[in-house]
Amino acid sequence: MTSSIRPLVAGNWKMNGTNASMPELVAIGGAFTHGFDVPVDALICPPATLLARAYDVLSSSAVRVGGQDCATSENGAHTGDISAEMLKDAGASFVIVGHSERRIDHGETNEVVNEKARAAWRAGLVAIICIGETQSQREKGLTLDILTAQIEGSVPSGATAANTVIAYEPVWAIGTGLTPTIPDVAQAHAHIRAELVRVLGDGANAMRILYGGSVKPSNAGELLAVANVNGALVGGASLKASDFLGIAEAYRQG
Ligand SMILES: O=C[C@H](O)COP(=O)(O)O
Repeated sequence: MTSSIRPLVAGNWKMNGTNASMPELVAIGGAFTHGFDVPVDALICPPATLLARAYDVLSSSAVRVGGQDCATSENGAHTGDISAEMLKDAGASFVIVGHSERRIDHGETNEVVNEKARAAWRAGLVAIICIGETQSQREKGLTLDILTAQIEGSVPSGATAANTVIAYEPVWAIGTGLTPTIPDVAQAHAHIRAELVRVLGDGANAMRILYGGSVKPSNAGELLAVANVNGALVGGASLKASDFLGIAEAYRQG
């Protein structure tokens, strides 16, 4: 893990977590405050109901909090939606946009994801833009084409290493315990890097590209050591402090 890009280990709690989950956040924040000497940035994206409370718990630590989605508008008559500005107000520094569960469950297109990324920037949040192929797309040999199309469609011009993180999540690897082979991860991440540079310019060489999909402490070491993998977007294993910290341990040096 010799990349000069500081890695980011991000937890996405999805539709999980209640007030009873707060001890896990206390444990994560406590570890980063007291002796968890690993050169990695850490982020937890709890459900919106817990965001302000998570911020209260974690704001004195190095751990940041983020949203899992945002609306495109700043405010207004959009029942049930939460704007990027509201996430920022609750303490968020990041927001995930275009997660495959949003694309599938809510029909979000590349165009919508692109608009949400720009909404995130408008509020001063870093956008974590998710891309990744489905099982059937992979079986048809379309993985790299899909990644190119998602980059061209979902990543706005103006994306920089400071305002954007890309998360590569093969849809079939999410929550299944399945992961791509290491050569497949390397190929996908190298392709994403090359396409980001083609579309955005050389500055994209510094952009973080996270891997997501069934990351756990036992496989983090080999997945996160792959070239152009600059951290992880972790679902299930981020719900337990010990697992989340176990994944971040992959970056321990010496
Ligand atoms: O956002 C996180 C990803 O969808 C990965 O989820 P997972 O770690 O439960 O497979």
